[in-house]
Amino acid sequence: MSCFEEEVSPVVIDYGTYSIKAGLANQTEPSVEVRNLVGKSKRINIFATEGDVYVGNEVLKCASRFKIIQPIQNGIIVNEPSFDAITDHIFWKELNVYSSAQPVVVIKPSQSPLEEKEEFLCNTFFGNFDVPSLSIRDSAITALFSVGRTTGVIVDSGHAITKIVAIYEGKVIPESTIIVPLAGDHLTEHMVRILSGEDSYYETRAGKEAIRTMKEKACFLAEDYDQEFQNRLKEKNLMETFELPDGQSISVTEEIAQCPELLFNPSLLDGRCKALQYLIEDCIMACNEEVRDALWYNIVLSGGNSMFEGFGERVYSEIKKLAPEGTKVRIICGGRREYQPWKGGSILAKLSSFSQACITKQAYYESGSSIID
Ligand SMILES: Nc1ncnc2c1ncn2[C@@H]1O[C@H](COP(=O)(O)OP(=O)(O)OP(=O)(O)O)[C@@H](O)[C@H]1O
Repeated sequence: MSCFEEEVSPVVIDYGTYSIKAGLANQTEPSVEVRNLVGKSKRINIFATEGDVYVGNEVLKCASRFKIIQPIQNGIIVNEPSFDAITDHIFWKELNVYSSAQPVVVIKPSQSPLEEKEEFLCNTFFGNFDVPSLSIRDSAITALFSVGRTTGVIVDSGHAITKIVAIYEGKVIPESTIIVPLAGDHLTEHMVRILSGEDSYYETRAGKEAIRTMKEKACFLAEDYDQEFQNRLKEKNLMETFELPDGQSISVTEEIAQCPELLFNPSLLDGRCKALQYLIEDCIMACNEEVRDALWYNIVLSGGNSMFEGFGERVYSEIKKLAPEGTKVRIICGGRREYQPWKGGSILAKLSSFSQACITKQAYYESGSSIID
């Protein structure tokens, strides 16, 4: 008798502060992106059960009806029941798979304290979702892996934080890690502050969403900020007009270059951290001299906030000025950089050695948390 069974592809889930990206490892990109939002109805509904929660993009459609919770804040899981609600939604509603039949790769939130959260993740995935095996991965390492490297500096600028870390032969160099609270959400809020003088609509949740969309479409990084303005002023094409979802239109001028400029010139905001180029330099200089050349030559951009037009060119021109003379500098920019940690996780899941990198449910319950490396 012959028996044929389709091979089960692992599920890869990348938990971010802006959104959770998920999909089967045999796909090239995540098939699902769910906003990091859980909504509980404000109105008392006699038919409501405890499980009556709304998740992700659904919450935004009628945000005013919900008490909104963000289970991940600043790269840390802060609300465990809501984290479960999002994960449940991803398995059942979005991916439509049985969690008990799928090995799972979890790319953990970027600031999660190590041991504590890994134990929580094991208890959640084995206990609540009955997954057969689990691999917990660091987003910086998988982002580097996604561009075919195991040594380099990851510059991961997402929604709540920017994290810069050096990785050598697949291992994080802990003393090189730098995390600053300046990323996509701060840039959106900066835009909101500038524009809300004109219209209080921008301060509402819907208004902020509209500004975020406009920011993503319109903003760009000048290679030389001051020069760019002189050129544009001469061409008199500094003004751009955008249609917002509510039908209104908005005109923006220098804000479209000034907004992402904050990353390279944070004194424009409140100087809350050093400029990105100096943070990259500090990260590399915190590492042993022997590995620095490999790091200057493998600076990898990751995260949605690095998707501004001109971002790679600007990092290159700033880093060229800072690197020791004669050092070769290279900036590696993949395509959809917000998906880079997920993609690296999916590549790992396809390796023949993948099953050895997983913790099985049975081993976890036999050995307890000591099995987590
Ligand atoms: N094309 C774009 N241009 C500029 N910014 C963008 C673009 N696309 C997405 N972003 C911004 O990137 C941020 C989301 O990035 P990403 O998905 O990498 O974050 P995350 O991994 O969920 O969050 P974190 O890493 O902070 O936990 C948002 O603030 C969004 O506005």
